[in-house]
Amino acid sequence: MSESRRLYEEAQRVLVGGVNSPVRAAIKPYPFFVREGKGPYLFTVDGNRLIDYVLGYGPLILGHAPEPVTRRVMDYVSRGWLYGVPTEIEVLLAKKIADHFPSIRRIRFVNSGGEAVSTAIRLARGYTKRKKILKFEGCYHGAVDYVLVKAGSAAAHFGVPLSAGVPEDVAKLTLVARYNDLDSVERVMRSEGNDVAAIIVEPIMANYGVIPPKDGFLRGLREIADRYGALLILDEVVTGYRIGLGGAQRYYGVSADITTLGKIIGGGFPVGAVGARDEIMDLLSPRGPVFNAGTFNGHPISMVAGLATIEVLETTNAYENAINTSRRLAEGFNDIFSRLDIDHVVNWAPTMLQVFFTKGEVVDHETASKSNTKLYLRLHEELLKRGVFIAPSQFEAMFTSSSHTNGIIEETLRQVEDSAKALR
Ligand SMILES: Cc1ncc(COP(=O)(O)O)c(C=O)c1O
Ligand SMILES: N[C@H](C=O)CCC(=O)O
Repeated sequence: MSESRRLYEEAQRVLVGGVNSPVRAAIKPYPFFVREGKGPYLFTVDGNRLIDYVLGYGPLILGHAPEPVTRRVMDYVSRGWLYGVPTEIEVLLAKKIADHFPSIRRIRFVNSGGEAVSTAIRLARGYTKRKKILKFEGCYHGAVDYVLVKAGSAAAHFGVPLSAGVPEDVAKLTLVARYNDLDSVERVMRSEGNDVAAIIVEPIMANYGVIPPKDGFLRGLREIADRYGALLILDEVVTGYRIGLGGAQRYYGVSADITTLGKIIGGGFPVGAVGARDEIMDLLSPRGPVFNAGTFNGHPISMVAGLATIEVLETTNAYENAINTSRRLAEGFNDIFSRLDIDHVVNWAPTMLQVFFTKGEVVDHETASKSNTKLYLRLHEELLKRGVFIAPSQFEAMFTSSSHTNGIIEETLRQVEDSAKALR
């Protein structure tokens, strides 16, 4: 019996489903257990080396254990790591983010993307004095009651469009429109717009595979939100610092009222952040009546790792590497599946991509759902056998990091070719 299998059997006795987040249980017949990660590689307890395109579901844009981040964390840890009072490092990271995101003047650090989203929604409700939220089918914003309606990611993979335990009275405050379809937004807003506190969107949908916004979609949302007096929340938990400094809002030239961040700004340690202009943020406790608090908010180790990561992104060619390799990977997937005459679509955005086994374009949850998800899972399994780890779910993304060299991409593509042949 492999060591991973033994550990999984043990894990199932004490952890629900043997895991702590459901997508991890999507690896069949059982998830592999990791001994360590270095650069683009994971090393399993079974002695396998895997090229990693999951990267902790996005945070590790520099790869595993990059030297500048490791050094800063190790230095910091010897000074203790939790004080219950502020540290300079929180201020430095907040200033850095405010420099990169003009729509953000003040920040509150929390511990996860989901917490950031729930704080952002509470703020939007406090600011507008309205109750409803408009989200998009297939977008995922964390395991948060207000947005667990027709969500992507593991909620889509395991078929949970409405989570049990979310009171109907809460779910009915969440309205749903179709991503990349401004008419569907207009329709909802025409009948309910005066009750809508915020439109929340992933600027690039990254939890239903990867689905970039069509030209004008995000600007259209900005215009509709303004017209109805609702706030626009850009959930940049994935895209913030992945698409580039300034996130998707800089890349697509659209400004958010409230931005949520997570993942990369903690350098792979737990983190979330909500940011906006002063007038909105000053509603938050202790200044205002909208409550937020957290024992671990602004955790020094997450702050130091996030700051070190962003400094590397600012001062090296890390983005150039990660963007070029993601592009080459997308082209390679396309070439291989075209040559083998397998219907497919590859969607790409800087440093992220996903392959869908379908004809035509993938622009929303419906077109993505036409993908042959079983074939995708077989691809994941064939690649895993050959030392390449892509997400075990169609409704996740592939990510590259600055540690993925051209050589590693070419090695990956050789394995993709062999895997694709095995699919026929
Ligand atoms: C766009 C987006 N928002 C929010 C979240 C929630 O973040 P976390 O898992 O850190 O709670 C995620 C990922 O889980 C995400 O992809
Ligand atoms: N899609 C999720 C976050 O982006 C995946 C992480 C998880 O739920 O464990």
